[in-house]
Amino acid sequence: MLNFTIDSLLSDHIGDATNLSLWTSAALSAGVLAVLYYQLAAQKSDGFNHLPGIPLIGSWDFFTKRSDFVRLAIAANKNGGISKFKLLNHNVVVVTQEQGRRFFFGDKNLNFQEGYAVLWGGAPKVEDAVKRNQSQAEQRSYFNKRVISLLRRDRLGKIVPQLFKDLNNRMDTWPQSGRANPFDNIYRLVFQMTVRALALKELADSPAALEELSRLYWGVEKSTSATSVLLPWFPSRTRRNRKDITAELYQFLADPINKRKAEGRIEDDAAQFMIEQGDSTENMVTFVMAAIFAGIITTGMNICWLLLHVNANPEWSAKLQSEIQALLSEHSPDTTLPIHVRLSQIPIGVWEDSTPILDLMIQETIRVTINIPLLRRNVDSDVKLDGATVKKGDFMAYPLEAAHLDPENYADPMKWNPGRWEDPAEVEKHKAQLTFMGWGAGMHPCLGMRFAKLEMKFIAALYTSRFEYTRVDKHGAPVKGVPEPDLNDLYRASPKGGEVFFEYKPKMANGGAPGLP
Ligand code: HEM
Repeated sequence: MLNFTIDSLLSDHIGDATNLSLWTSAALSAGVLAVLYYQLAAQKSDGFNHLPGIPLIGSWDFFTKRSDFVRLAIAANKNGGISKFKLLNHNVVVVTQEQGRRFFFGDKNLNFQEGYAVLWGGAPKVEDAVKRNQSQAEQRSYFNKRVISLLRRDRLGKIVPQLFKDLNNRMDTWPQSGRANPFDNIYRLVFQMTVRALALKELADSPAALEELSRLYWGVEKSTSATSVLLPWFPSRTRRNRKDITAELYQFLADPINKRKAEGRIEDDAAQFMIEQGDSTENMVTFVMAAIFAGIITTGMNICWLLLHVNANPEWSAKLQSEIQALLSEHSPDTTLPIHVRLSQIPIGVWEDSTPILDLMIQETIRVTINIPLLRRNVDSDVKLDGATVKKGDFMAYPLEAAHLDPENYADPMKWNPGRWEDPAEVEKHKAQLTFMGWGAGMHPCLGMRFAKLEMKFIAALYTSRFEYTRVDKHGAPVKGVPEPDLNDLYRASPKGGEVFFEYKPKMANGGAPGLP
């Protein structure tokens, strides 16, 4: 089950730290017996279901195969109790049952940012580029304040036409027909929308700048390894790469901000809003880096999966098309206009409140896709939970799949069935029992939900209006049904068993060329 070896821990250091590797191996051998003894003793008395791990190192699979690993906890906790495992010197407690999840989402002493900073690590950290005096809590509060202001309905309403224009222009750059991987080209659409809404016009307007930003951004993610996250002080090659690329990313964002400030130029975008609030360049760069991280991954993966599922379900595909047609007839009946212009004339309030089919689809897609373990750290004092003690300093994880994919909560849980959300009583039940937490719950509900839903609705509406498509493999052979998402792939939840492509061609909506500018 566990595929850990000491080599895998040190693999990204070999070559630049051989002496350290020898030293570490010796230390490991010396500590093994003592730790084994400690673990066996602890298993009997501390009330936790202990998950497998290697003495001293812990359960490295939490980093390399996160979903497979936490499924061990879901199985172990099925008949009660909570699980625990070690990662180096950290304890991680995994709750999966109702009492545990109520505590996880509701307790104000569980720290959100510390959980992610230590146990996730893929997001770029400004501290890798410049020295900062702000505490993590201050950074978080600044970030949340700005997100809330920037994603208000009135602000977003103003940029709807630009968002549709961006989407349409980008789709115009694709070959008229062909085969494309949605986890690549649809992600790029989300990337651009995020930069448009939460960053700088200078970048959102320039395809070359967006490409570069995306390269740097994914570069940080690629230069993240378990060791660089858990042993940040360790001078590995991965760690150096990560620092270098974060510094490049920092400068790439800081330059246009500083230039605009120096010129006194005024633009109509998120950066301008922050400049007017008197924000430092350092704070603004921190914000943009975090916004891209929060903004693209979940939205990107969900819209890709939504388009896959819709395509495999003709009944829902037809419902979606009639919803869009009804909106167009009511709010933008002039069929001579290009489709993206017509869609952009639908008022934002209608997109938000009167698109029931899209809402059902989004909810169901999130249920089957957003199943990562959420993270916290207990920073206050020891807490008794389900017969065990979560100590001050312990980390906690709650795997969303424990609720979202449990057949006791959802009949036939792997089946994508938006219809299961049609009954308002069902929706209320899941809310009350915290069995749907795709947008978070309790102390940390998602602050980007409004924007994320709009992004997914806009992409779904424009893509399905402009293109006919089918699901194929990389050779062009039809793909039957929809594969399961690989939940170990935290950044894309890409399809299990190989990539799925869309074979697409233009749809002649409106009786005219749909891509007309
Ligand atoms: C489909 C898209 C999205 C989904 C499914 C989603 C889901 C979630 C979930 C489950 C949480 C709770 C995490 C936890 O409790 O550990 C969360 C929190 C959050 N999300 Fe989203 N999210 C999405 C898009 C976005 C976007 C576009 C933004 C804006 C940039 C955003 C900003 C945030 C923030 C700031 C928080 C943390 C709030 C806090 O610190 O209290 N999200 N999101």
